[in-house]
Amino acid sequence: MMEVKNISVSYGAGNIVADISFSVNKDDRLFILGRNGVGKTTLLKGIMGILPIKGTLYFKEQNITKYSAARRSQKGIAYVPQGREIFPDLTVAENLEMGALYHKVDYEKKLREILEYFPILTEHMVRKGGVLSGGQQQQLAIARALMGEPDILMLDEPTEGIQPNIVTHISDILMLYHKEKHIPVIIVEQNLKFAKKLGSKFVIIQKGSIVKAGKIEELTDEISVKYLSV
Ligand SMILES: Nc1ncnc2c1ncn2[C@@H]1O[C@H](COP(=O)(O)OP(=O)(O)OP(=O)(O)O)[C@@H](O)[C@H]1O
Repeated sequence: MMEVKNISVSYGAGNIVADISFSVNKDDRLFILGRNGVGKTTLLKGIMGILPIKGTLYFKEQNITKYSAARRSQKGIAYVPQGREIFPDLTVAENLEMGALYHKVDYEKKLREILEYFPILTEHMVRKGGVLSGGQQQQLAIARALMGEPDILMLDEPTEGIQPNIVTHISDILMLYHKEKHIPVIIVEQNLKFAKKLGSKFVIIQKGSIVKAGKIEELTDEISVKYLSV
């Protein structure tokens, strides 16, 4: 489905992400873990095409390394950035509409379907995105990303600043969507509990490179202490 092959990303001199490789298939929920500043966000931006990459990126059996971010999005890669980046001055409905823009979806049908996963949003459709709570904004950001009917979903720290019961709720929605739609999910996280609940595989990054990878059951306390504790 997606293969990341020897990818490096830099902001100028020196690689921030160096020679990273992994692949995900439709049944995977991959967590990218690592301490602050190791390059997780940089890696996701590279995959999304927001930052230029060295290496090769295959998606749905096609080499998309040279595709722009917009073209990658149209091809089916969805990305929810750190901090959510919803449009605060647009209504919830307008935010969702933006998610469907440039995608070949039946908007009304898709909206109904997505709101079934995120019922809380139905109560707020005419309110501005910026007035929603953090947890509601995160749900809006994910719902907006799903409006384009993506073939893969990438999320950057979706639990950041969100209260635990809403984290559980979001985890349940993501699991349900993943199971029903059979699309892989890639999540950058610091929240280990969330990773262990939702994940099926993990990679740990240190100084821009993968130092550990495996099934989520193999993510032991010993590994967490060694590579993730602060
Ligand atoms: N626009 C930029 N220009 C130069 N350096 C940057 C830029 N953005 C990030 N960096 C640097 O790249 C490194 C990796 O940052 P990145 O945000 O990818 O880490 P991260 O693992 O996602 O961290 P966090 O968990 O804190 O979000 C850091 O040292 C950071 O200072």
